[in-house]
Amino acid sequence: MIALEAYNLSKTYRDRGKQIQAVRDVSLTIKPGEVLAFLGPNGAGKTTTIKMIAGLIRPDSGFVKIAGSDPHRDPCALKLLGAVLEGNRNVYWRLSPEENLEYFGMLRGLDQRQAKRYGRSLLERFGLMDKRRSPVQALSRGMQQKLAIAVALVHQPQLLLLDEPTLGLDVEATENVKALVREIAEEGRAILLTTHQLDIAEQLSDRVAIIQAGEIIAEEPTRELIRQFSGSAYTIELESPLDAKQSQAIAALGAVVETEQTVYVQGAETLYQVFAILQPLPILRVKKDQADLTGIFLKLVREGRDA
Ligand SMILES: Nc1ncnc2c1ncn2[C@@H]1O[C@H](COP(=O)(O)OP(=O)(O)OP(=O)(O)O)[C@@H](O)[C@H]1O
Repeated sequence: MIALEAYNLSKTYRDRGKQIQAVRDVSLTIKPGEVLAFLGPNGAGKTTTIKMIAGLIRPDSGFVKIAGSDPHRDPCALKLLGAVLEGNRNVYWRLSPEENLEYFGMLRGLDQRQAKRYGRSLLERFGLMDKRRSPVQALSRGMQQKLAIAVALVHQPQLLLLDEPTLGLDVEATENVKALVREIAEEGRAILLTTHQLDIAEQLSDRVAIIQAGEIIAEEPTRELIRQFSGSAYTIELESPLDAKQSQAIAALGAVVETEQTVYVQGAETLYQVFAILQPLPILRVKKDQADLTGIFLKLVREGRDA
């Protein structure tokens, strides 16, 4: 069963007589085990969309199904969903991690024994056992974030909404949270990840959806998007300098001799012609110029803005 189906969601806010069309006709689906990075500039409509998915804002049109249930009609659908939205406000700061897990587990329909058992296994898995009885406010930011994710998972939801899960974390805590996100997806849960940290989105996501001015402007598997935007340009690095004759012959092919030991080539065909000229010079390495998600995002969003 598809973990998330959101079809043609639209939402217009009315603010002091003005209408703001925050989301227009947005459709998203996520399969079990899949991480979808939902990206967009500030004010693009991400939070509004996520809140409609989480049952917190009613869409003007369109519908949401979480593992087949509509959170706007069937309150049980919310048991299939876990969410860490707007920082880690889904935990009580004065309670301990253990108490938070038990409380939220029971709130989402577990009995006390189950809530304790699942809570404990999450504390062990997330490396929080030492701190299980400390008030949350006394934990580090990274521990609080891990606890927020544990609390969202305690009732074993099929869909996890994660908003900026690594914001403000140091390098080690970021790596910890990234590893957890991967593990959670590997267990078969679907994850909707929003972040402005595009390197994290690139590392974690299977697919990317980009929203701008309320509309989805791109939706592709992450690898495919990067492949499409990666040109066929190569940089050849040589172990020893080119001689003048080789440099001339390479330039005549339209390749660029950047330094005596680096050549920039467009297209695979020219690459092989350059190889022939270079022989018998030893080649240190050949790098294919790779696009990254940050560059792709900026290009698409700028094009969308100028359109
Ligand atoms: N309660 C509200 N009343 C009126 N307008 C709103 C309300 N909430 C959001 N908006 C407007 O709707 C649009 C989309 O906002 P939204 O918060 O969904 O964007 P976002 O992509 O989450 O932005 P960010 O990355 O800055 O968090 C913006 O123009 C915003 O000003």
